[in-house]
Amino acid sequence: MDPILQVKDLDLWYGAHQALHSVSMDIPEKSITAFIGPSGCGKSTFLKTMNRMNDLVPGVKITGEVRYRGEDIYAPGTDVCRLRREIGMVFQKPNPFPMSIYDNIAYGPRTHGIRSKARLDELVERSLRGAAIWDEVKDRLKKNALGLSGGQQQRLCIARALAVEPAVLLMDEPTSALDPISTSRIEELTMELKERYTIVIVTHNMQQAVRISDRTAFFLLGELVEYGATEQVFSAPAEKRTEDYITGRFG
Ligand SMILES: Nc1ncnc2c1ncn2[C@@H]1O[C@H](COP(=O)(O)OP(=O)(O)OP(=O)(O)O)[C@@H](O)[C@H]1O
Repeated sequence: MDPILQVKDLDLWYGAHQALHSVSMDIPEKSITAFIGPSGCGKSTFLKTMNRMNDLVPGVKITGEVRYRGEDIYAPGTDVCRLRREIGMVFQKPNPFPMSIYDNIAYGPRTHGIRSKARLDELVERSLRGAAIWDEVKDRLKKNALGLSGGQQQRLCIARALAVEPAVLLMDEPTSALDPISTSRIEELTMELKERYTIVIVTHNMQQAVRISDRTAFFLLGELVEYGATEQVFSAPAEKRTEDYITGRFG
């Protein structure tokens, strides 16, 4: 099967600072790919190139190629709204909108023109179920989402991302603000989601990468040092720099 995302020779500058150096990577469909590496090595930057979130940063320059289902997403004429609907994102800190649980989920579908209450009800339930939070919130859908716990808020944000029916979910350290129980719920959920979605996750937690990911990419100073099956990267890294990092010798 062709990879769902194919990146070739990607360079990225923030002004004069080059944050990514000739990164190439193929990401297979319906799998979990983890990005690891020390702080500032470019993991989040690289993640955000995949749905053009960096376009929002002034002074960014990007060269190289990112293909989603074979199409160059940086080609002129790309519909960035459609791209971000297909490739959704979940951030480090849960960021629900200050509105009801129901409206948080219905927001995206409404902006895409869905008005029917029955259809929205169905989408809200399906998305909340998909993010393993339905049972906890089904009796309080009209309550403000900010009243949920941090872990619940993060699952709500995952549900919100699922509501527009994406193919890929980019997750930027989605558990780093959560307690261990909420973390393990999100990890379980992520593993369930890969049946239907392609997941790319940035994590500082190497055990998390080992527990949930199929493939791992190790970044250092804006360079992709090693990328392979998670088991191989952690048990028999090909590169000395990977080995030094995973054994805690630096970073
Ligand atoms: N909006 C920005 N403007 C300028 N420089 C930036 C911006 N965002 C990131 N950088 C720089 O780009 C480099 C890569 O940052 P990035 O956030 O991608 O790293 P990271 O590996 O995700 O780090 P962390 O693990 O700490 O989140 C860093 O040197 C950072 O300072």
